[in-house]
Amino acid sequence: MTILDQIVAQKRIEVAQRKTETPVSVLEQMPDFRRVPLSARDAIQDLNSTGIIAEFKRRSPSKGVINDRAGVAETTQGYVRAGAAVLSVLTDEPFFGGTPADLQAARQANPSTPILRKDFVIDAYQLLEAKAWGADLVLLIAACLTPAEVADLSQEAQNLGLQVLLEVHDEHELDQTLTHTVDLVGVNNRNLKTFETSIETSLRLIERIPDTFAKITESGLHDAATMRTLFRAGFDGFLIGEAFMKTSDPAAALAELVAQYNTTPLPI
Ligand SMILES: O=P(O)(O)OC[C@@H](O)[C@@H](O)c1c[nH]c2ccccc12
Repeated sequence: MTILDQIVAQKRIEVAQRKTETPVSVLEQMPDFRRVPLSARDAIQDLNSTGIIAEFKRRSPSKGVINDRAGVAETTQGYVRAGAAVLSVLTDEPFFGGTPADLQAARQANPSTPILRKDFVIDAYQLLEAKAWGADLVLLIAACLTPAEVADLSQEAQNLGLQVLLEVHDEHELDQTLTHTVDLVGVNNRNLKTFETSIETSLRLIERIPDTFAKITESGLHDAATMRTLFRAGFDGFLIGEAFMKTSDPAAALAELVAQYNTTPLPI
């Protein structure tokens, strides 16, 4: 059983429980349910954007505890001040130490920045939660969904006004699951079996992503030269968590990376 299988098995139990605790009618009455979501895609493709999706992540299965001291409101506001185009907030508790309250706090603290609900979405109920908690977009991970599930969930998200970031790890996932109801395609550089990251994955898959989607490279990114290489290859955005969160001042780490990026020339 891979770690992803374990996470998904746990998630099914969690979602079943949440559904009984909080009926859909309660989610629909939460104030943010009626909020008009912001466009992450526009924020990333804006010419003046850094393209950075800055992630709030306390821990992960691969790294253990990354940061158990940072506050979510302060950190995400710092990210935005330092140039983050979009925020990503983990809401999975068992494996990543995130909570729904983290997402809600990030929303309150950052009214005009798009926020990704970072979780393992396997059920349309979680899209309603995302909307009620103030998210603007959701992640769908091809590795844990069938093509039909990706199609259904992304259509449902679109009906709610939420954008979708579809995460893929290889050609097969991309070819099987990409559908027009997705807005952004993320290539995860992390091999979910070995946890190793390699930007070769992004450089290989970019060719196959049509230009109608915003293109995001995810995981293991920490230096401006690599980001320039990926930008040159066609990526619009960069999803970065650990490189910021492992420092004592995540926002300062983001500001430093942006400063380096702006003075790093494009590779030939
Ligand atoms: O912390 P990193 O290596 O910068 O990676 C961020 C993000 O890509 C990673 O957290 C991630 C990518 N896909 C996921 C799916 C679930 C949870 C986490 C993730």
